[in-house]
Amino acid sequence: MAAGKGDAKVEVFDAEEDVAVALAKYVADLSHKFAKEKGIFTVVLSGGTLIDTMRKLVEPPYLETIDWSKWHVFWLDERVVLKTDPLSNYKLAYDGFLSKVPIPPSNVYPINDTLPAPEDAADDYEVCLKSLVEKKILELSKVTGFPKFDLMLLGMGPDGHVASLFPKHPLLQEKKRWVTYIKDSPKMPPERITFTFPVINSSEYIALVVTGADLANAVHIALGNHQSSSDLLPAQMVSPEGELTWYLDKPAASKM
Ligand SMILES: O=C(O)[C@H](O)[C@@H](O)[C@H](O)[C@H](O)COP(=O)(O)O
Repeated sequence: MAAGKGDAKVEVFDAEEDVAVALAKYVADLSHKFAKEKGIFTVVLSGGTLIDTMRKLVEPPYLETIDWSKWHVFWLDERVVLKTDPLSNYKLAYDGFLSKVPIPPSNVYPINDTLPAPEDAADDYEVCLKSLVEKKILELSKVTGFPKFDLMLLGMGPDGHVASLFPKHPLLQEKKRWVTYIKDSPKMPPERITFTFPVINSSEYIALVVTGADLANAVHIALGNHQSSSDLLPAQMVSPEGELTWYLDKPAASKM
């Protein structure tokens, strides 16, 4: 089923397996489009269940048909831990995805895990993004002046958070930084860095990938019209320049 909510597309699939199949096709199609149009495909990953839902991309036919040499991979949010730590989003993505596809290692941009202070790690990541703008790997949005990624793959928590942007947290209002930090994340671990909403919302394509019955309440709120604009869930603040598509399974959509 496909239904529209404002500018967002909402796709509901019977099971998580069907979401994984559809997501792989969506990502592969965008990879072909951007590789052909500009020779570069900039992709931003989240942590959580997303990496597992991307599992069909590392299987035939996509393993062979995607031009992985064009990919540049970033993180929407990262825990300030070593890359070898089981809590690292880089490690999660490496083990489940990056180690299985031939993306050039120099095109993969993890956080600098030698910087133990979240503020330093956030600054360092922002400097990394700025140097990629100079190298013309990243573009700036002509509308906002913030970096414009081709595709962001977002998960959502049961509280409606996206990236490490949590409900009612002052970081939701950040208007200047590209990358910022949090030391009091309600989801463990507390110290993280995260892209800000101006960067998220400058994207060309965003997929919000949400599966499982434990997320049904948040989906119900996020895709309903139940809240005033001062009380929006982070997931409701996702509103890219380009196209937003929700990928849901039936359990996640069961309260819509
Ligand atoms: O580091 C993190 O905690 C993740 O990047 C986070 O932003 C994730 O995308 C959501 O929490 C959804 O996680 P689930 O898919 O596990 O519900």
